[in-house]
Amino acid sequence: MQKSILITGGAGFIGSHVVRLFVNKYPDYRIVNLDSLTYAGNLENLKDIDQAANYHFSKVDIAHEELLKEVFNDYQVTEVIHLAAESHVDRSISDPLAFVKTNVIGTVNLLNVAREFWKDKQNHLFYHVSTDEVYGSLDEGGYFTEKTPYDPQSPYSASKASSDHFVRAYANTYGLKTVISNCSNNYGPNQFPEKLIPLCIHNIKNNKPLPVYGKGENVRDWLYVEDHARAIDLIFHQGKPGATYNVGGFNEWKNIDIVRLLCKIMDKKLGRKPGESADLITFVKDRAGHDLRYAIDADNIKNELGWEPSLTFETGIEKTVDWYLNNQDWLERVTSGDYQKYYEQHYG
Ligand SMILES: Cc1cn([C@H]2C[C@H](O)[C@@H](COP(=O)(O)OP(=O)(O)O[C@H]3O[C@H](CO)[C@@H](O)[C@H](O)[C@H]3O)O2)c(=O)[nH]c1=O
Repeated sequence: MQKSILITGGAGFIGSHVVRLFVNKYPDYRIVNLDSLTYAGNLENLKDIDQAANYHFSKVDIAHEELLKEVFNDYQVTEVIHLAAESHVDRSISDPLAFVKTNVIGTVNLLNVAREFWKDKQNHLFYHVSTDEVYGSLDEGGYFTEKTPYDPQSPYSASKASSDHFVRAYANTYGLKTVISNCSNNYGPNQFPEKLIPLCIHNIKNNKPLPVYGKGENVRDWLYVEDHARAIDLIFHQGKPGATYNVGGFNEWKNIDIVRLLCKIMDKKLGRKPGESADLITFVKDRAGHDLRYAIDADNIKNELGWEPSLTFETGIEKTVDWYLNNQDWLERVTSGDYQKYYEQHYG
């Protein structure tokens, strides 16, 4: 075994794509997926690779330091790719403490265990996968670069900014080798349908209202999740110790335009009259403190590591819609909340 990599949050949306890529691409690495399987974590996302010889799963909450120590010991962990997080901004508004517990305390626990376990700290890497939301909100002009000062606006982004700061503090104070990436909005298969794109696909299919916050003028930069996983692979292997990399799609959309595009694609796929699904669009009360615009300058990772998105948005969004339409049972299960039962039957 060359490396024994602990990937936290590996049963979640982005995490599962990272786990799959590493398990398939690096048969000589031991990949340990550590996930507490909250509502958004789902081992079904990994059923195509869960029999692989280099794949292991451990159901542990990163807030539980003692159990983390056992995992480090059992698997002799040599690197961490840390993705486990509470990730939904709306949930952070109604329950900020849950975000502090997982995103801040969980990250610090993980850092503590890593720093105690790794005697020669420069031989190991702690990679924190973070978000562009730490930079705050832009108006019409400009981009977030790696030098943009942090200015988090929601409890979610404050918790992620805090975890980024802890990672840097551990590099500075204890000599831990670290790297951080901050990525824009991801879309693709296996995203929990509380997030805009899968929520809309699900609701269009079921003729339910499409809730657009405020006037739908807020702008997000969208990246296909497998392109993000490729960026993580590159940063993990070739990123400079101590560096930060911004990852984005150079693909800005107003929310209302994304929702209209999804309606158009779905009208065609479902054999509806043009414009039929758009009747479901419903403008609702705005999210509290709603950030207006996120836009990532991803030139640095392009110039330094040669990474660029491989899919156009047109291709990625078609693939995404097709995946959800072909996986209605997955959508039904995760939205009806009976995933726990399914998990126990299939994996328990
Ligand atoms: C769920 C929902 C969202 N929205 C709006 C709010 C946002 O402006 C936009 C996208 O919302 P969300 O899908 O919740 O994603 P957003 O708040 O941008 O945050 C995402 O992107 C971030 C990266 O920028 C990640 O760090 C977060 O974990 C991820 O959740 O759509 C609506 O208008 N209606 C909705 O029902």
